[in-house]
Amino acid sequence: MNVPPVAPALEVEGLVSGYGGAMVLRGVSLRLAPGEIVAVLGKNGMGKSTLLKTVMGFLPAREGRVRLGGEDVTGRAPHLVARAGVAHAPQEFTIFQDLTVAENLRLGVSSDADYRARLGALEGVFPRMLERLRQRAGTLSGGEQKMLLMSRALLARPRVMLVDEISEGLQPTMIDRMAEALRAAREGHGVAILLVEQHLAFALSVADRYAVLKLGEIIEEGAAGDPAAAGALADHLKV
Ligand SMILES: Nc1ncnc2c1ncn2[C@@H]1O[C@H](COP(=O)(O)OP(=O)(O)OP(=O)(O)O)[C@@H](O)[C@H]1O
Repeated sequence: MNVPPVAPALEVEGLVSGYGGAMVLRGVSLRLAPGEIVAVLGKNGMGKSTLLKTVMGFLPAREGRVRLGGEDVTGRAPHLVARAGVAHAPQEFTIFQDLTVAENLRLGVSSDADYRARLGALEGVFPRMLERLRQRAGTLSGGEQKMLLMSRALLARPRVMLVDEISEGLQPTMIDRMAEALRAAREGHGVAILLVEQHLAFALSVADRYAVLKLGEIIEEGAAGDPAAAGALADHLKV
């Protein structure tokens, strides 16, 4: 019996986008299988955040396609891409400072019933969030705000997570927690994760594969576990 091939959780094909007259992505193609973690690496300004913003629909694709589980979502507004199963943990905090931790978390989930049912899953990864549910988000430390951002993305139970520089500015112990949270999300419900990172060791410890973005093009791809990867990548990422 022929088993039908599983559609990629996320497929980006020939994506071109930019700001005004400035072209930033020049034909980027990537595929993530369900449950796969891919790290997009590159120096500052190479287009990593632009890639995530274009996938999410914050920036229009001038050429190319974005598909989720085989469904074409190119050109959809960000809230519709989110509804189709994509959670974005952006570089800029999008935490509502005047709302409580619980209210911020609730925003990631479509119903109260789902919210209550899923909250307990944070116990294993970010128990501190459960202790601070009534606290105003604006009073959390920078690291805790990142935990909240990740917790909200996890509670959404997305098919695909877009995670932008989550390790930036975090203490090493907190970076380890983030790595555990990402692995737990993949193992728990098979989310595919596109991780944009400058922290090479963190990215390679979490990802299955890596892709190097340089001047809006993917110039190299490989297996994150390849012992030669770290050395070769360090050269690409040197400033
Ligand atoms: N809102 C914007 N308007 C105009 N140009 C922008 C805007 N945002 C980013 N750019 C430019 O697009 C290019 C790619 O930026 P992008 O943020 O995608 O890079 P990056 O690889 O994520 O780097 P970083 O890690 O510094 O965020 C840069 O030259 C940047 O100056």
